[in-house]
Amino acid sequence: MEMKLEDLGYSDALERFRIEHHLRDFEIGRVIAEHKERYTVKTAQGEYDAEITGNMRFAARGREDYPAVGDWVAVATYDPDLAIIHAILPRFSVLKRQAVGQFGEVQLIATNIDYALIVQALDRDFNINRLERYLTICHASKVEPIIILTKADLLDEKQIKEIVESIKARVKDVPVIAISNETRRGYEELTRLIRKGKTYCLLGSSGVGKSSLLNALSGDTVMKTGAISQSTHKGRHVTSHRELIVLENGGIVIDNPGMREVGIADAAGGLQTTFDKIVSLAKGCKFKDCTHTSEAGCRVLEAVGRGEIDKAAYENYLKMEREKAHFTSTVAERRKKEKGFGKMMKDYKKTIRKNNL
Ligand SMILES: Nc1nc2c(ncn2[C@@H]2O[C@H](COP(=O)(O)OP(=O)(O)OP(=O)(O)O)[C@@H](O)[C@H]2O)c(=O)[nH]1
Ligand SMILES: [Zn+2]
Repeated sequence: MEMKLEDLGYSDALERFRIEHHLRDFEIGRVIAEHKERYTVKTAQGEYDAEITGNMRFAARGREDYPAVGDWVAVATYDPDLAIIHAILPRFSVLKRQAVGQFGEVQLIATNIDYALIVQALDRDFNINRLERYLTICHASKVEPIIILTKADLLDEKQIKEIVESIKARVKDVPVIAISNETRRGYEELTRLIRKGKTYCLLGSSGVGKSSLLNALSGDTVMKTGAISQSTHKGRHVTSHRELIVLENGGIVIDNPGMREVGIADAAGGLQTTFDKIVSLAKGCKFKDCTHTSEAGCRVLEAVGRGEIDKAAYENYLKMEREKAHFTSTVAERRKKEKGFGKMMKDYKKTIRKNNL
């Protein structure tokens, strides 16, 4: 089935960029899946198995110079379903996190995302601290969060209300929707928030009901990437799940692997939005370098004491600040090391030249 790039979220701004940067000879596509430096790219013509050019690989200085799910790329296509990625078009948002177990390494979750659907299950998975971490990532990435609480059918209305209220008390200005994939409770409220041409990304641990939600939402989808190519592109992609779907109302949803651990990448500003109140109070602390843990004249501690700031939110804030500080220092250290290595190479080459080796 043929579809327009606009249906996948392509914009006039991107098209202008393509023309200005002499990418007219290339086709444009969107990266819908990634498996170890191989990408699935969807264009107006179909789906392609893609790799980047050698030049791109050579010039890449870090993870962010490689394509990620959600990217718009300029590709040259080859029959029947192979493509080479020549350029990544500018990203308007980048959802990223610290890679699990590798401090200082950033992992891209997805790019060009408008809204993140943060999914937690009301029964076992539910955890407000983790929720705040996801929110921090969203705020730092300029992605609008929407909180979705699944499995509402397993609780009674009173319990659901309590949880929703407790979240709303700590998180301002973010929609919180309790749904059930069994009874479809809350679906109407949710679909009302989904807009044509906007890209949504599902975030949440394994088992919270992301696939069930996606399946239900896509009941009458315009396009199912997993199901598309089978007749012509036999066996090329083994798509065990749908990676990008366009909903009936025009919203674009990208599924993402479960995020077991949520780390904070360079979330400068992210913490601030989530913990607005703490941050603005902190400005009034007696000491400039107040750690808000034991100091006299600490406005934050005072507010916690008065019960104005939730104790758990306060502790979560301190924990994330510590993590951020650690992350920033490991990145700084690595940069220093790289610089040192660069200088060593220069000196080495100089010596070789001088001695005509
Ligand atoms: N009772 C109830 N069960 C649900 C609901 N949503 C999903 N489940 C069940 O929860 C289990 C996990 O659901 P999935 O949709 O596979 O969860 P997921 O988030 O996609 O998990 P991963 O694919 O591992 O990331 C399945 O057994 C579902 O049937 C719900 O709203 N209510
Ligand atoms: Zn303080």
